[in-house]
Amino acid sequence: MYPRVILKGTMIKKSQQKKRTSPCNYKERFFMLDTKELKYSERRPGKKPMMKGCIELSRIKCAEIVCSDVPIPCIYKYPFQVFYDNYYLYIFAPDNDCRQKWVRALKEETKHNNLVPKYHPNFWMDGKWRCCQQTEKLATGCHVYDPVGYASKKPLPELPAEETVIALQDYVPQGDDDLPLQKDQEYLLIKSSHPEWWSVQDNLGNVGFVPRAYVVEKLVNNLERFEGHIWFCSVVVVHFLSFCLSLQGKEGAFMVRESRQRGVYTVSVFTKAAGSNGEKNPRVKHYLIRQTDTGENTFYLAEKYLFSTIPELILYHQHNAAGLITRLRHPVSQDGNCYQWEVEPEELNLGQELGSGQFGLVLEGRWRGRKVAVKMIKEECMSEEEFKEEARVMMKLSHSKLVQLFGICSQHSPMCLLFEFMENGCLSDYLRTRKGRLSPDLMLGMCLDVSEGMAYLESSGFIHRDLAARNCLVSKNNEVKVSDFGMTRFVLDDQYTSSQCSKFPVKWSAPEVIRYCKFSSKSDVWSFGVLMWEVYNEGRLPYENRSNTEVVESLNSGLRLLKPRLAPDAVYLLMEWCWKEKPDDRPTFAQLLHELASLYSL
Ligand SMILES: Nc1ncnc2c1ncn2[C@@H]1O[C@H](COP(=O)(O)OP(=O)(O)OP(=O)(O)O)[C@@H](O)[C@H]1O
Ligand SMILES: [Zn+2]
Repeated sequence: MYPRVILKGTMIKKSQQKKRTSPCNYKERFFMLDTKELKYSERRPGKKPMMKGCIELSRIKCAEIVCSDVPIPCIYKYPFQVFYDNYYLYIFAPDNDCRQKWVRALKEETKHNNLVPKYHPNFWMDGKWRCCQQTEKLATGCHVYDPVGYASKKPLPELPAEETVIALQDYVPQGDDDLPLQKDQEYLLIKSSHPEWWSVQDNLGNVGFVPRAYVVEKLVNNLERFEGHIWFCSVVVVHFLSFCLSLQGKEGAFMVRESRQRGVYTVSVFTKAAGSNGEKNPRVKHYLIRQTDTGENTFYLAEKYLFSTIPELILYHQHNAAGLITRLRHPVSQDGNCYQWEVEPEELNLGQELGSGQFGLVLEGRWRGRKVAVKMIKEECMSEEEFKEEARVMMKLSHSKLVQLFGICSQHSPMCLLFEFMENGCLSDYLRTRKGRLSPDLMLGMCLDVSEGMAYLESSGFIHRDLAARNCLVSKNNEVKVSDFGMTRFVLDDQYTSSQCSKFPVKWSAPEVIRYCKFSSKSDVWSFGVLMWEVYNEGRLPYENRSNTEVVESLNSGLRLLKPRLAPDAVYLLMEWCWKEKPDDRPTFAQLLHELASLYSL
């Protein structure tokens, strides 16, 4: 019986290095697969094709795509491998579909052969397997070979290499060419040449600009390779770290991270050195730690100063720029350094007044291309040293339903705190000015937003201590976010801090807070009940005409705020649950979030 032709087409074949020293080359060949053999020939214009090779299918032990991170040195970028006898044949297809077609057909025709249980997914190159570093060409593979599973099911390397970034937080477009970001979503990085604005693509194909500080390159989930070195970051903290590296503002602040590809490391360093246009240009530069193919000392950065280990390389560059924009001056550690986000005063432009609170004036400002709210801390209003200490913790808190603290500027007086700008001001005013125009759905949505932010604080073990509608802010797209968390601890005014005094928020406080200042997430839950009451009363003050003393008395006798006219029964039940005398009888924010979400979807 004659063999039946299954596939044919032009692809590129890599020469099989018979000797280690012979240079490899890539040649265009016409391939043909039939039911008996895989053949390839050279096609020359005007001449008869010349047969260059023929592999009987019965000799094939594995056919699979090659996943590689090295640049492909020929015009066809989609490699696959055919392992037969003791030879590895590398073939490069012009596109992924073509590659899939060939691999699938080869697997189908060889599935009853004596196949390898394991194969090498990467190239054999320069005397070793790039996947497992084994130096024996015929060493057993490092990946299970699946002779029936189609390679298309495996994650495919996209070529040319595509960078994926992850959103650190939501971003609402500020202009027409911006792209909205959703926290934790992945985006394709299109352009990263601008220090502040990167161009990314969402999964629907929309492309737009986003602030560089809002995204971070996606990294593989790996162990801390250089554990013990403060400059090395695991993926768990890297989102946050990359964010603060760009905010830290210290010349030469740096960290080392493992990239998406395992074993590939990047040094990120902050600099203010003049850019190519001669202007001072604060930015983060990323350098790949490269490796030579041979020799003992293999790691290098910008120029070829070679080291046998990455720690040695870092140590060297801590003292020598040697091709880098600056030497690596300040390691950004996971728990210290980087949380002191000092903002340079000259980077901050102040604008109009937004309002004032217990710590002083709040102004609109611009910082690094974004609008911010700047709290100017009145002297003697805040225990600044304690606050700076705590700012470390507060900066770590990052959630789309929390008003983000970006940094502090403490070098001059008054000290300034930079917060995410919230276009629609504080929630209590927002409710009051929209009286009669808020639908029950909107109100429930507000409670849901706050419960989300609070569930995050609760899970982080952080107590707000002053949750109320006046301490929530509303974004441009009407999202409610929790603000001022934990701040009351730094207030120096006794009138605020003692529950006996006029400014203490008694009407939002749980009985155990009023009696013995016992704050907990459960006392926050009590306050949240009052906040829900405020929302459903469109910003009315609770116990409007009663003094603090009267409120305490009525609470003690078991009385509670009445059901707001606009509140559904189910919502008022939740409020009453929040106002249980015993903290343990109250729900958690996680429960409240769940309950509110189930009402929302009804
Ligand atoms: N991030 C922000 N974005 C926009 N406006 C803000 C922001 N933070 C505060 N404001 C405005 O400034 C006002 C004062 O804010 P601040 O948080 O200092 O005081 P407060 O919370 O209203 O009162 P208190 O500090 O006494 O609790 C707010 O009512 C709001 O209008
Ligand atoms: Zn391998």
